[in-house]
Amino acid sequence: MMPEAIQSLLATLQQARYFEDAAEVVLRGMLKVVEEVLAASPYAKTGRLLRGMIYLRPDEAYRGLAVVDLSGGKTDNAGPLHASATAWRSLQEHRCAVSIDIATRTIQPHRSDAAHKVMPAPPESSEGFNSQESQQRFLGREATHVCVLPLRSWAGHLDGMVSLEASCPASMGRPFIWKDCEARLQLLSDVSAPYLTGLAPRTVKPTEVDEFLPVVGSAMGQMLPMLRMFAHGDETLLISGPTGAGKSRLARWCHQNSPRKQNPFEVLDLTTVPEELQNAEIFGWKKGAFTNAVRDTLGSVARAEGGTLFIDEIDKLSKKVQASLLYLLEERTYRPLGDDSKDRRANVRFIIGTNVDLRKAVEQGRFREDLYYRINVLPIKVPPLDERQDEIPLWAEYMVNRCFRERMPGGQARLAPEAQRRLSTSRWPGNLRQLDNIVRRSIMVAMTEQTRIGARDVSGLMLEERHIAEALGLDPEGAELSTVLKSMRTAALAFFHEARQRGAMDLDLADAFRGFVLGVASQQVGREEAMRLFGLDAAVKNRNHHRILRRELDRVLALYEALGSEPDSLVDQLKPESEP
Ligand SMILES: Nc1ncnc2c1ncn2[C@@H]1O[C@H](COP(=O)(O)OP(=O)(O)OP(=O)(O)O)[C@@H](O)[C@H]1O
Repeated sequence: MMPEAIQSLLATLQQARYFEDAAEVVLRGMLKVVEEVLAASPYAKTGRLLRGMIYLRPDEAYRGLAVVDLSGGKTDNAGPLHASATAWRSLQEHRCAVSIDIATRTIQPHRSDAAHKVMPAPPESSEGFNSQESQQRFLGREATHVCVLPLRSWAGHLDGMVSLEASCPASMGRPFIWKDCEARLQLLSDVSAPYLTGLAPRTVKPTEVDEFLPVVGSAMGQMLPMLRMFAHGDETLLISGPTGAGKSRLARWCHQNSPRKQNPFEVLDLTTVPEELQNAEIFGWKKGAFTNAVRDTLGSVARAEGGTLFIDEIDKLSKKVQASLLYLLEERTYRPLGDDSKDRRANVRFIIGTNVDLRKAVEQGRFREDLYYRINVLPIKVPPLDERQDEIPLWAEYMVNRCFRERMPGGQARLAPEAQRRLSTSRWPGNLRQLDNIVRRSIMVAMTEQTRIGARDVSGLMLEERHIAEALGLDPEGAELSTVLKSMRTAALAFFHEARQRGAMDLDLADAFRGFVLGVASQQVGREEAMRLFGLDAAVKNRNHHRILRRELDRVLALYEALGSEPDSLVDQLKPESEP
């Protein structure tokens, strides 16, 4: 390829602001190369280029997808433009271009040592293209020949792939032109990879929000076009992300945005199903299948018939049931427990949720590799809330209103600017779930305050920073732990380490904390004020406080003694006045 052509491409890429802009330039360049080669080939009259696609897939999750379609809109009826899972797997394995003959379902890596070796996808393999379903998908969009190239970063990392599709029934089962363009295509892919991977996808504002995706910030906005496309299809979707980030709601959103939306949406949360019941829960059972099986019972697959089944926390699946699920995903058939008749067909779209790194689970031998590849067709990663900073005030506003209206239908709640700032600057390790909890708690705090001061108009509520602060202080997970809680945790940890070192320690010794509080407070503000601060002034008035002090002193002394420390000035603060 002419260096000027590369230079001109680079100059255009430097101007690109978004991934989609850069991808379009690259794809048009690649399609032009293929068109030239096709025109000079024996298939000049019978072959036709259909489209090019770039899938950005760093870290095992889709981040961007761009399409240049030359087929005259024929793809509209052909369903979503999913990539071949087999091709991706092959790229991971060989790190080189791959060509696929759809009719014969063969896939050929263009590596020098594999150059002339045509490999049929092994029948027992879990690779996506292996299935008839994938073949139909490609044929449905007229593709007979596909070339897939790796998108490699400088460090050699596989960041995505370029997929080019052509229609040439005349060359079915015979080598197509891909090998003749491969070197030029790979060069284009390699020089443009840093631009494609470095640019963020364009953020899309949703035309309408709904209860399943009421807030779309820039991170989710970048994923939205892809999500829409994936939602529309039937391929298994894998949604990963930390707990509470909104994976279940997103799964529901995908269902609502799919042609299956009139049919059931079933959720199977595997954390709630003991291992020995997983099979029964998924596939159902016939009466008499086991001791307590008193009637035929549908499993979640049957309940989701025609619709979507969201299986959450997939890593909790036992190895035995992993094998059954793999069979179901590949064959689309299953049998309830105790059913000896024929297999049942499952017309279900599967969405899988996980908050662990399944790749690692595979490496550790906890998760079947073939199942991993089978469910990893359309992987989506939901980022933690702390990485979606721009969404926090929007979510907070949405949750405040939703929660207040549950209690006060038709009411209107607002967040004061300071309250919003406080929420935005807090950390959210528990993600949306934690934010929702804090919002609910803050509303309770604010409504209790309204009642206390006898507010007349309770149909409106302004959440102030103090309400948020109180709710945060009550949060055991601590979006922002109060200093007291932090220090108590530190002290508890020290106590625990001491016990570990000694082998054992009486937990009652921890009761000394009360005495420490009274002791340091007395040191700071004097005993009388300290007693008042902690609500003991009545005891002082009744001259009853000596008993209280004595009890606390004994507890503190017990701890000093257990630790082999000499009493010090803190202990003196607790001694009744008469004692030396
Ligand atoms: N669309 C939404 N509307 C209102 N609240 C939401 C929404 N999405 C998430 N939340 C809040 O976040 C919580 C967690 O959401 P979700 O159950 O979807 O997360 P998850 O990632 O599936 O969590 P886990 O991994 O624990 O199953 C919900 O219970 C709710 O409080």
